[in-house]
Amino acid sequence: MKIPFTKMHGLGNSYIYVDGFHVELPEESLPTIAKQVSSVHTGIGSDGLILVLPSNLADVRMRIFNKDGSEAMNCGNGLRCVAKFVYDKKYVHKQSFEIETKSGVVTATVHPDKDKHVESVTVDMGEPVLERSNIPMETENGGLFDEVVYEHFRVDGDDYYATAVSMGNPHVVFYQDNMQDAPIHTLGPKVTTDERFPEGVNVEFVEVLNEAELRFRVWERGSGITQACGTGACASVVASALNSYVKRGQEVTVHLDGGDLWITWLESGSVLMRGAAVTVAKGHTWVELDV
Ligand SMILES: N[C@H](CCC[C@H](N)C(=O)O)C(=O)O
Repeated sequence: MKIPFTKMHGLGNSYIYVDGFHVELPEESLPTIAKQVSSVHTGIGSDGLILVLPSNLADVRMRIFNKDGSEAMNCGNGLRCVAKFVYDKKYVHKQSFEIETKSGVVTATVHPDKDKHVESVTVDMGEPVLERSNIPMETENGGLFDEVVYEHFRVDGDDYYATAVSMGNPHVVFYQDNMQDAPIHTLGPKVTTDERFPEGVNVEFVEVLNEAELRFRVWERGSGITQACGTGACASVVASALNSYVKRGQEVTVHLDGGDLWITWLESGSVLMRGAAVTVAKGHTWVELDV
C-alpha cells in the first residue's frame, strides 16, 4: 500500500503522520503499518505512527501508535505536532482549538510567527490522574485510591522509590541524584512491563536541578528510549510537585535529551505544556499490509 506521510518531531520524538482527512488506512493493519514506518532499516524511521483524523467531539482527532505497534491513549509531543499539522494545512482557522485523544479532549494553542509559521505550541493537557487504581498500578501496601508518591518499589532485590502519575497514559517516575547514574537501560525495560502495571508503563528518570528545573530521561512503553516524552515530562512535573521539589502554579523547565519543555501544573488542576513542533519531511511510503 502506498501511503502519503509527513514526518514531524517534538524535541526529537518523531512520528510518521498520516492525514486521515484524505487517507483511510485499514484498521486491522494499523499496528503493522506503525512497525514498518518506524523502522530505521526498512521504513522511514520514527518512534511510531500518528493518524490525524476528523472528530465528532473536537476540531481534530489524534490516534497514536508506538514503534511496537501498540496504540497509546495520549502523546504530548504528538499533540503539539498535530496542532501544527492542521494549522499549517488550514484545517483549522483559529489559533486555539480542540484535539480529541483516546483519553479525552485537550486544547491546543499554536504560536505562529509573522509569516504564519508555527514553531511552538501550548497544550492544556487537562488534569493528571493520581489514584493508584486509575494509573493503573497494583497495590502491595497502599489502598486502591491512594496516590503513589515516593513508594518503596523493589526490582530484582534492589530498592527504588516510585511516584506514579497518569496523563491519560501511565507514567512512573524515579528520582536520581545525578542523571549520569540513571539505570535507564536496565530498570527501564524491566519496569515498563512489570506486572504491577497491568497496562505497562512509561518509565521516567528525573534529576531535580532546582525548584524550577528538572533533567529528564525516559524509557517509553512501546518505543524504548526516546529523545523526549511530552506526557512524561508533564507527569514528572506533577510528581515533583507531589514530592515538594517544585511548586504548583510555577512554570518548570524540563530538560529532555532532545530539548526543553516548559510545564506548569496550575492550581486549577490543568497541566500546561509548551514546546516546539517541527516538520521534517513529506513524501510517500510503501507498506506491506496484513493479508
Ligand atoms: N509511549 C507512550 C505514548 C507516546 C508518549 C510520548 N511520546 C509523548 O510525547 O507523550 C505510551 O505508550 O503511553
